[in-house]
Amino acid sequence: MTIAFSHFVGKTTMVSSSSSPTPISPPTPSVFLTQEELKRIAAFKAVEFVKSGMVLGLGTGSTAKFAVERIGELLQQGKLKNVVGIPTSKVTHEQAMSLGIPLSDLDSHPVIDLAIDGADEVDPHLNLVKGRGGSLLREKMIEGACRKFIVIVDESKLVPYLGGSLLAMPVEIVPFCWKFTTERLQILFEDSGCVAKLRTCEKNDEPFVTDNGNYIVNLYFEKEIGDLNAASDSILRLPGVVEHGMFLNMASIVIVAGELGVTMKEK
Ligand SMILES: O=C[C@H](O)[C@H](O)[C@H](O)COP(=O)(O)O
Repeated sequence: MTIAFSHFVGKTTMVSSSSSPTPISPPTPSVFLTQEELKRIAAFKAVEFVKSGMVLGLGTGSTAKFAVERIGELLQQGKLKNVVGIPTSKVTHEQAMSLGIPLSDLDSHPVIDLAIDGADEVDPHLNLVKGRGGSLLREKMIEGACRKFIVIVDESKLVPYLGGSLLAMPVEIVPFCWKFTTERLQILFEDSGCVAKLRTCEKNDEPFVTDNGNYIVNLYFEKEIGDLNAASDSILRLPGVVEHGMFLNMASIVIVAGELGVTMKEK
């Protein structure tokens, strides 16, 4: 059984075996699935788009890891051949290496056929918040260089507007004078009731350091941000900012796994 998510603006497709691009089928959703199972279902469905010979962007996080695992499995079974993975983080690099997925980088493969990754928030226009795991910079570079970007989420990630989960919107900044940059970010969005906080590690309260040696500032919004492109431009204009976690107009397809089915929204 499948359901349509009224959340999305535009075309939403029910997923069934007949709409699959390849004969590989994920487990069939039913009630009482855990969030982990939903993530796995969305990931399996996305991997059906992978074909032999592709250059693949390999995402980061608890959902993307299922896609990487599946790609590794299909390679080992000989059902996929000659794929090259471009990992979006050191963690994914390690996972892919352990699965024997051949790896490369953007310098050698500046055009990527397909990237698959999770997201922290998905709005009705398929804009995303990403980077709550701290990997936003490499993800944006790699996913910005791909022909097709498939986002995989469980239904808890759907929000009416970006920032709507009231959880963090990450911004990667250089460590130099981080307090100054954090304050500038908060002031930038004071009309939206923004609170900006440096991300720290739970175990020792030290600043969280990204794969690129930078810090992350978490932005929390009380009200809707408004014009997302204007917000993006203003953040990126601040000296000290490296990148932010809004992925605007980048997703080609969003696959959502919910208790009652899987839906696929295409741009
Ligand atoms: O930095 C982390 C990435 O952007 C993740 O893809 C994102 O946080 C979603 O992760 P998860 O699938 O674990 O919720």
